[in-house]
Amino acid sequence: MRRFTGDRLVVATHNRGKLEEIRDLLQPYGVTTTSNADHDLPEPVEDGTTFVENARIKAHAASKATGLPALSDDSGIEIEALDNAPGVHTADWAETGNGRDFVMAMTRAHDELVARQAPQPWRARFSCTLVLAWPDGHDEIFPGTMPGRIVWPMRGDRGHGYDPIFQPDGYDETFGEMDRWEKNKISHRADAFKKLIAGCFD
Ligand SMILES: O=c1nc[nH]c2c1ncn2[C@H]1C[C@H](O)[C@@H](COP(=O)(O)OP(=O)(O)OP(=O)(O)O)O1
Ligand SMILES: [Mg+2]
Repeated sequence: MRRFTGDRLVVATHNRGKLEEIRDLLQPYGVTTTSNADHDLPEPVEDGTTFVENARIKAHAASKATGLPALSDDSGIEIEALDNAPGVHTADWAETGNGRDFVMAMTRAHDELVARQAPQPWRARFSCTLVLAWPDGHDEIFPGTMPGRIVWPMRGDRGHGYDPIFQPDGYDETFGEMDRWEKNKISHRADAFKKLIAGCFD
């Protein structure tokens, strides 16, 4: 596995919530991070069929464009009773044509569970795949996951995306109710980060 030896890293995301979490998670390692916004990078088309494929598309696009190593995150929520939807389409469910509306997306998830008469608890998991890519085309891949359940109504105004309807196993709070440090200890992203750090930073 290739180690990260530089001191500059592009965080290849357009999602502010993710960017803040990733910066907190990288904070102990003394890396200077920039993001897609700082480099004025367009959002690449995510036409892969898996989290790994989409994460590789994003990391390689940013690394090639900047000449720097780049770290991407492709993530989503998989709801068992919906045949693991929305999965790689998690962001698409929020798309309005004019920005993203996560209340709409969470309402859709709830409405589909009710329409299917899915018995509670509504089992689900958040997944995250991190890809660290270098300009020469090399990359390293790190998967992470957090199991839990979908709750309704939405709870909490912290976090981002689908956080208000996801209650991780072993906790009474949703991700939307947790403070950022608590979420960053246990999330799917934190799980993938442990592997990234062990493989490439420690
Ligand atoms: O911790 C999370 N808490 C709540 N929701 C989350 C989380 N992690 C991912 N999600 C949801 C929202 C996001 O829209 C979608 C991932 O889609 P995904 O394409 O990976 O991210 P994105 O389009 O928002 O940003 P970008 O591709 O520029 O990194 O899953
Ligand atoms: Mg995306």
